[in-house]
Amino acid sequence: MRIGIIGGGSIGLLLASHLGAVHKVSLYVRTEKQKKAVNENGVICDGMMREIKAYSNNEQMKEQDLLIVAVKQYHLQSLTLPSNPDLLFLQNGMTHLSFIQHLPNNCALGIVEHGAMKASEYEVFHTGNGSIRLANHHGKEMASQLVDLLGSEKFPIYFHDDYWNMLSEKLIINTVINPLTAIFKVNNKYILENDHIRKLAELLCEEGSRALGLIHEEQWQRICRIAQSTGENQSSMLKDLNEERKTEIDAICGFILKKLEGEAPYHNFVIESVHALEAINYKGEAI
Ligand SMILES: NC(=O)C1=CN([C@@H]2O[C@H](COP(=O)(O)OP(=O)(O)OC[C@H]3O[C@@H](n4cnc5c(N)ncnc54)[C@H](OP(=O)(O)O)[C@@H]3O)[C@@H](O)[C@H]2O)C=CC1
Ligand SMILES: CC(C)(CO)C(=O)C(=O)O
Repeated sequence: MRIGIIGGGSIGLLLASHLGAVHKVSLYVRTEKQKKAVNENGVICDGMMREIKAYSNNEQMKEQDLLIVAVKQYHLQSLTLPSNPDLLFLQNGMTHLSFIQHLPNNCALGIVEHGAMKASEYEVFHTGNGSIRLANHHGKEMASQLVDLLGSEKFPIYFHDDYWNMLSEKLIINTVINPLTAIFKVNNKYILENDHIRKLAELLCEEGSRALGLIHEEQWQRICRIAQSTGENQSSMLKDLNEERKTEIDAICGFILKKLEGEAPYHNFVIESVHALEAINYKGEAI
Protein backbone atom coordinates (compact mmCIF):
# COMPACT_ATOMS: atom_id res chain seq x y z
CA MET A 1 0.00 0.00 0.00
CA ARG A 2 1.30 3.49 -0.85
CA ILE A 3 1.03 5.55 2.31
CA GLY A 4 1.78 9.25 2.65
CA ILE A 5 2.26 10.61 6.16
CA ILE A 6 1.75 14.36 6.45
CA GLY A 7 3.81 15.90 9.27
CA GLY A 8 7.27 14.79 10.34
CA GLY A 9 6.72 15.40 14.05
CA SER A 10 6.74 12.86 16.90
CA ILE A 11 3.78 10.83 15.63
CA GLY A 12 4.61 11.18 11.92
CA LEU A 13 8.16 9.89 12.43
CA LEU A 14 6.99 7.07 14.73
CA LEU A 15 4.43 5.92 12.14
CA ALA A 16 6.89 6.25 9.25
CA SER A 17 9.31 4.00 11.08
CA HIS A 18 6.74 1.30 11.95
CA LEU A 19 4.63 1.32 8.77
CA GLY A 20 7.73 1.64 6.59
CA ALA A 21 8.67 -1.93 7.58
CA VAL A 22 5.84 -3.27 5.37
CA HIS A 23 4.51 -0.46 3.19
CA LYS A 24 5.85 2.11 0.75
CA VAL A 25 5.82 5.15 3.00
CA SER A 26 6.41 8.76 1.91
CA LEU A 27 6.80 11.46 4.52
CA TYR A 28 5.46 14.94 3.72
CA VAL A 29 7.28 17.73 5.52
CA ARG A 30 7.14 21.47 5.23
CA THR A 31 10.79 22.48 5.39
CA GLU A 32 13.61 21.77 2.95
CA LYS A 33 15.85 21.22 5.99
CA GLN A 34 13.76 18.29 7.25
CA LYS A 35 13.30 16.86 3.74
CA LYS A 36 17.08 16.81 3.24
CA ALA A 37 17.74 15.37 6.71
CA VAL A 38 15.26 12.47 6.25
CA ASN A 39 16.44 11.71 2.71
CA GLU A 40 20.06 11.61 3.88
CA ASN A 41 19.61 9.77 7.20
CA GLY A 42 16.33 7.86 6.95
CA VAL A 43 14.04 7.86 9.98
CA ILE A 44 15.61 6.59 13.19
CA CYS A 45 13.29 5.28 15.91
CA ASP A 46 14.93 4.15 19.16
CA GLY A 47 18.22 3.79 17.30
CA MET A 48 16.80 1.73 14.42
CA MET A 49 17.12 3.25 10.93
CA ARG A 50 14.42 2.92 8.28
CA GLU A 51 14.90 4.33 4.78
CA ILE A 52 12.01 6.69 4.10
CA LYS A 53 11.60 9.12 1.24
CA ALA A 54 10.62 12.64 2.27
CA TYR A 55 8.76 15.07 0.02
CA SER A 56 7.56 18.62 0.13
CA ASN A 57 3.81 18.95 0.54
CA ASN A 58 1.76 18.17 -2.56
CA GLU A 59 4.61 16.36 -4.43
CA GLN A 60 2.88 13.18 -5.68
CA MET A 61 0.35 13.33 -2.85
CA LYS A 62 -2.56 12.38 -5.07
CA GLU A 63 -0.80 9.16 -6.07
CA GLN A 64 -0.97 7.80 -2.52
CA ASP A 65 -3.60 5.20 -1.57
CA LEU A 66 -3.82 6.60 1.94
CA LEU A 67 -2.75 9.88 3.51
CA ILE A 68 -2.27 9.83 7.27
CA VAL A 69 -2.59 13.34 8.66
CA ALA A 70 -0.24 13.73 11.65
CA VAL A 71 -0.11 17.51 12.10
CA LYS A 72 -1.43 19.35 15.16
CA GLN A 73 -5.06 20.50 15.14
CA TYR A 74 -4.11 24.13 14.56
CA HIS A 75 -2.15 23.24 11.41
CA LEU A 76 -4.99 21.43 9.63
CA GLN A 77 -6.21 24.60 7.91
CA SER A 78 -2.76 25.09 6.35
CA LEU A 79 -3.04 21.82 4.38
CA THR A 80 -4.16 21.47 0.78
CA LEU A 81 -5.36 17.89 0.50
CA PRO A 82 -5.94 16.14 -2.84
CA SER A 83 -9.49 14.85 -3.27
CA ASN A 84 -8.80 11.22 -4.22
CA PRO A 85 -6.69 9.41 -1.56
CA ASP A 86 -8.35 7.99 1.55
CA LEU A 87 -7.59 10.10 4.62
CA LEU A 88 -6.87 9.12 8.21
CA PHE A 89 -6.75 11.84 10.88
CA LEU A 90 -4.93 11.19 14.17
CA GLN A 91 -5.35 14.41 16.15
CA ASN A 92 -6.06 14.71 19.87
CA GLY A 93 -9.11 16.82 20.66
CA MET A 94 -12.29 17.06 18.60
CA THR A 95 -12.31 20.33 16.69
CA HIS A 96 -11.03 18.53 13.57
CA LEU A 97 -14.53 17.06 13.11
CA SER A 98 -15.76 20.31 11.59
CA PHE A 99 -12.73 20.44 9.24
CA ILE A 100 -13.22 16.85 8.09
CA GLN A 101 -16.97 16.88 7.48
CA HIS A 102 -16.73 18.83 4.21
CA LEU A 103 -13.93 16.79 2.64
CA PRO A 104 -14.94 14.69 -0.42
CA ASN A 105 -12.46 11.87 0.45
CA ASN A 106 -13.24 8.68 2.35
CA CYS A 107 -12.27 9.68 5.91
CA ALA A 108 -11.38 7.70 9.01
CA LEU A 109 -10.29 8.89 12.45
CA GLY A 110 -7.82 7.46 14.91
CA ILE A 111 -6.59 7.96 18.42
CA VAL A 112 -2.98 7.33 19.29
CA GLU A 113 -2.23 5.85 22.68
CA HIS A 114 1.53 5.73 22.14
CA GLY A 115 3.95 8.23 23.57
CA ALA A 116 6.48 9.61 21.09
CA MET A 117 9.09 12.34 21.28
CA LYS A 118 10.88 13.84 18.31
CA ALA A 119 14.60 14.22 19.00
CA SER A 120 15.74 15.76 15.70
CA GLU A 121 14.46 16.28 12.14
CA TYR A 122 14.76 12.54 11.52
CA GLU A 123 14.93 10.90 14.94
CA VAL A 124 12.17 9.88 17.35
CA PHE A 125 11.90 8.02 20.65
CA HIS A 126 8.98 5.69 21.33
CA THR A 127 8.41 6.80 24.93
CA GLY A 128 5.20 4.93 25.67
CA ASN A 129 4.08 1.66 24.14
CA GLY A 130 0.36 1.62 23.44
CA SER A 131 -1.96 1.10 20.51
CA ILE A 132 -3.94 2.97 17.90
CA ARG A 133 -7.72 2.83 17.51
CA LEU A 134 -9.47 3.55 14.25
CA ALA A 135 -13.09 4.30 13.33
CA ASN A 136 -14.86 5.30 10.12
CA HIS A 137 -16.03 8.87 9.69
CA HIS A 138 -17.60 9.21 6.23
CA GLY A 139 -17.39 7.75 2.72
CA LYS A 140 -16.38 4.16 2.06
CA GLU A 141 -15.83 2.27 5.32
CA MET A 142 -12.12 1.55 5.49
CA ALA A 143 -11.18 1.46 9.19
CA SER A 144 -11.47 -2.31 9.67
CA GLN A 145 -9.46 -2.90 6.47
CA LEU A 146 -6.76 -0.50 7.71
CA VAL A 147 -6.63 -2.34 11.03
CA ASP A 148 -5.72 -5.53 9.14
CA LEU A 149 -3.33 -3.86 6.70
CA LEU A 150 -1.43 -1.58 9.09
CA GLY A 151 -1.53 -3.37 12.46
CA SER A 152 0.98 -5.91 13.72
CA GLU A 153 1.78 -7.61 16.98
CA LYS A 154 4.48 -5.05 17.67
CA PHE A 155 2.33 -2.12 16.60
CA PRO A 156 -1.28 -3.02 17.42
CA ILE A 157 -4.21 -1.25 15.79
CA TYR A 158 -7.83 -1.87 16.84
CA PHE A 159 -11.20 -1.14 15.29
CA HIS A 160 -13.79 1.01 17.06
CA ASP A 161 -17.33 1.08 15.70
CA ASP A 162 -18.24 4.58 16.89
CA TYR A 163 -15.89 7.48 16.22
CA TRP A 164 -17.72 9.84 18.60
CA ASN A 165 -17.32 7.49 21.59
CA MET A 166 -13.74 6.73 20.63
CA LEU A 167 -12.74 10.42 20.48
CA SER A 168 -14.83 11.37 23.56
CA GLU A 169 -13.13 8.80 25.74
CA LYS A 170 -9.72 10.19 24.75
CA LEU A 171 -10.86 13.80 25.00
CA ILE A 172 -12.10 13.47 28.58
CA ILE A 173 -8.63 12.30 29.63
CA ASN A 174 -6.85 15.11 27.79
CA THR A 175 -9.24 17.82 28.98
CA VAL A 176 -8.47 16.97 32.61
CA ILE A 177 -4.83 15.84 32.70
CA ASN A 178 -3.30 18.10 30.05
CA PRO A 179 -4.19 21.63 31.22
CA LEU A 180 -3.59 20.93 34.93
CA THR A 181 -0.19 19.34 34.36
CA ALA A 182 0.70 22.21 32.00
CA ILE A 183 -0.39 24.96 34.42
CA PHE A 184 1.23 23.43 37.52
CA LYS A 185 4.24 22.05 35.58
CA VAL A 186 3.94 18.59 37.09
CA ASN A 187 4.04 15.01 35.82
CA ASN A 188 0.75 13.19 35.33
CA LYS A 189 0.76 11.44 38.71
CA TYR A 190 0.24 14.77 40.55
CA ILE A 191 -3.36 14.77 39.31
CA LEU A 192 -3.85 12.15 42.02
CA GLU A 193 -1.08 12.92 44.50
CA ASN A 194 -1.73 16.60 45.12
CA ASP A 195 -5.13 16.98 46.86
CA HIS A 196 -5.70 20.48 45.45
CA ILE A 197 -4.93 19.52 41.85
CA ARG A 198 -7.06 16.41 42.31
CA LYS A 199 -10.03 18.56 43.39
CA LEU A 200 -9.65 20.70 40.25
CA ALA A 201 -9.30 17.55 38.13
CA GLU A 202 -12.61 16.18 39.47
CA LEU A 203 -14.33 19.49 38.64
CA LEU A 204 -12.95 19.44 35.07
CA CYS A 205 -14.00 15.81 34.76
CA GLU A 206 -17.56 16.70 35.82
CA GLU A 207 -17.79 19.47 33.18
CA GLY A 208 -16.19 17.29 30.47
CA SER A 209 -18.46 14.31 31.18
CA ARG A 210 -21.53 16.57 31.08
CA ALA A 211 -20.45 18.03 27.71
CA LEU A 212 -19.79 14.63 26.14
CA GLY A 213 -22.74 12.74 27.64
CA LEU A 214 -20.45 10.41 29.61
CA ILE A 215 -20.91 9.11 33.16
CA HIS A 216 -18.78 11.22 35.47
CA GLU A 217 -17.91 8.50 38.01
CA GLU A 218 -16.84 6.04 35.29
CA GLN A 219 -14.67 8.67 33.58
CA TRP A 220 -13.07 9.73 36.85
CA GLN A 221 -12.02 6.12 37.47
CA ARG A 222 -10.50 5.97 33.93
CA ILE A 223 -8.65 9.25 34.46
CA CYS A 224 -7.23 7.98 37.77
CA ARG A 225 -6.03 4.80 36.04
CA ILE A 226 -4.33 6.75 33.23
CA ALA A 227 -2.80 9.34 35.56
CA GLN A 228 -1.31 6.41 37.46
CA SER A 229 -0.14 4.35 34.46
CA THR A 230 1.44 7.43 32.80
CA GLY A 231 2.46 8.88 36.18
CA GLU A 232 6.06 9.68 35.32
CA ASN A 233 5.17 11.21 31.90
CA GLN A 234 4.91 14.85 31.05
CA SER A 235 1.63 15.48 29.23
CA SER A 236 1.87 16.65 25.62
CA MET A 237 0.57 20.07 26.69
CA LEU A 238 3.28 20.49 29.31
CA LYS A 239 5.86 19.44 26.70
CA ASP A 240 4.48 21.97 24.21
CA LEU A 241 4.78 24.77 26.78
CA ASN A 242 8.24 23.68 27.90
CA GLU A 243 9.36 23.73 24.26
CA GLU A 244 7.68 27.12 23.71
CA ARG A 245 5.21 25.73 21.17
CA LYS A 246 1.54 26.54 20.80
CA THR A 247 -0.68 24.03 22.63
CA GLU A 248 -3.85 22.21 21.51
CA ILE A 249 -5.86 23.74 24.39
CA ASP A 250 -8.56 25.12 22.04
CA ALA A 251 -9.02 21.76 20.29
CA ILE A 252 -9.27 19.95 23.63
CA CYS A 253 -10.74 22.14 26.41
CA GLY A 254 -12.18 24.65 23.92
CA PHE A 255 -14.35 21.90 22.43
CA ILE A 256 -15.86 21.16 25.88
CA LEU A 257 -16.45 24.86 26.59
CA LYS A 258 -18.23 25.30 23.26
CA LYS A 259 -20.36 22.18 23.82
CA LEU A 260 -21.52 23.65 27.14
CA GLU A 261 -22.15 27.04 25.47
CA GLY A 262 -19.62 28.75 27.72
CA GLU A 263 -21.20 27.37 30.93
CA ALA A 264 -18.02 25.62 32.13
CA PRO A 265 -16.15 27.92 34.55
CA TYR A 266 -13.29 25.52 35.27
CA HIS A 267 -12.66 24.93 31.56
CA ASN A 268 -12.82 28.66 30.96
CA PHE A 269 -10.21 29.19 33.66
CA VAL A 270 -7.76 26.57 32.36
CA ILE A 271 -8.11 27.75 28.75
CA GLU A 272 -7.25 31.35 29.72
CA SER A 273 -4.43 30.13 31.98
CA VAL A 274 -2.79 28.03 29.26
CA HIS A 275 -3.12 30.87 26.75
CA ALA A 276 -1.52 33.18 29.32
CA LEU A 277 1.42 30.77 29.63
CA GLU A 278 1.74 30.59 25.82
CA ALA A 279 1.82 34.42 25.69
CA ILE A 280 4.44 34.59 28.45
CA ASN A 281 6.60 32.13 26.46
CA TYR A 282 5.99 34.03 23.25
CA LYS A 283 7.03 37.36 24.72
CA GLY A 284 10.02 35.81 26.48
CA GLU A 285 8.63 36.92 29.87
CA ALA A 286 9.06 33.58 31.64
CA ILE A 287 10.97 33.87 34.92
N1 LIG B 1 3.33 13.05 20.60
C1 LIG B 1 2.53 12.19 21.19
O1 LIG B 1 2.98 11.38 22.03
C2 LIG B 1 1.04 12.13 20.85
C3 LIG B 1 0.47 13.01 19.92
N2 LIG B 1 -0.88 12.89 19.59
C4 LIG B 1 -1.53 13.80 18.63
O2 LIG B 1 -0.98 13.63 17.32
C5 LIG B 1 -0.98 14.89 16.62
C6 LIG B 1 0.46 15.19 16.16
O3 LIG B 1 1.23 15.35 17.34
P1 LIG B 1 2.82 15.39 17.36
O4 LIG B 1 3.37 14.50 16.33
O5 LIG B 1 3.21 15.19 18.78
O6 LIG B 1 3.07 16.91 16.95
P2 LIG B 1 4.43 17.59 16.47
O7 LIG B 1 4.28 19.04 16.76
O8 LIG B 1 5.60 16.83 17.00
O9 LIG B 1 4.40 17.35 14.90
C7 LIG B 1 3.53 17.97 14.02
C8 LIG B 1 4.29 18.09 12.71
O10 LIG B 1 3.40 18.61 11.72
C9 LIG B 1 4.20 19.40 10.86
N3 LIG B 1 3.36 20.28 10.06
C10 LIG B 1 2.61 21.35 10.44
N4 LIG B 1 2.00 21.89 9.38
C11 LIG B 1 2.36 21.15 8.31
C12 LIG B 1 2.06 21.23 6.94
N5 LIG B 1 1.26 22.18 6.45
N6 LIG B 1 2.62 20.32 6.11
C13 LIG B 1 3.45 19.35 6.57
N7 LIG B 1 3.78 19.25 7.87
C14 LIG B 1 3.23 20.13 8.73
C15 LIG B 1 5.09 20.17 11.81
O11 LIG B 1 6.17 20.69 11.07
P3 LIG B 1 7.28 21.67 11.69
O12 LIG B 1 8.18 20.76 12.50
O13 LIG B 1 7.94 22.19 10.47
O14 LIG B 1 6.56 22.66 12.53
C16 LIG B 1 5.49 19.07 12.79
O15 LIG B 1 6.65 18.39 12.36
C17 LIG B 1 -1.50 15.94 17.61
O16 LIG B 1 -2.86 16.21 17.39
C18 LIG B 1 -1.30 15.28 18.97
O17 LIG B 1 -2.23 15.72 19.92
C19 LIG B 1 -1.65 11.93 20.16
C20 LIG B 1 -1.13 11.06 21.08
C21 LIG B 1 0.24 11.08 21.50
C1 LIG C 1 -2.75 10.29 28.11
C2 LIG C 1 -1.87 11.53 28.15
C3 LIG C 1 -2.36 12.49 29.20
C4 LIG C 1 -0.50 11.00 28.49
O1 LIG C 1 0.43 11.95 28.83
C5 LIG C 1 -1.89 12.20 26.79
O2 LIG C 1 -2.61 11.77 25.90
C6 LIG C 1 -1.17 13.46 26.49
O3 LIG C 1 -0.22 13.78 27.19
O4 LIG C 1 -1.59 14.16 25.54
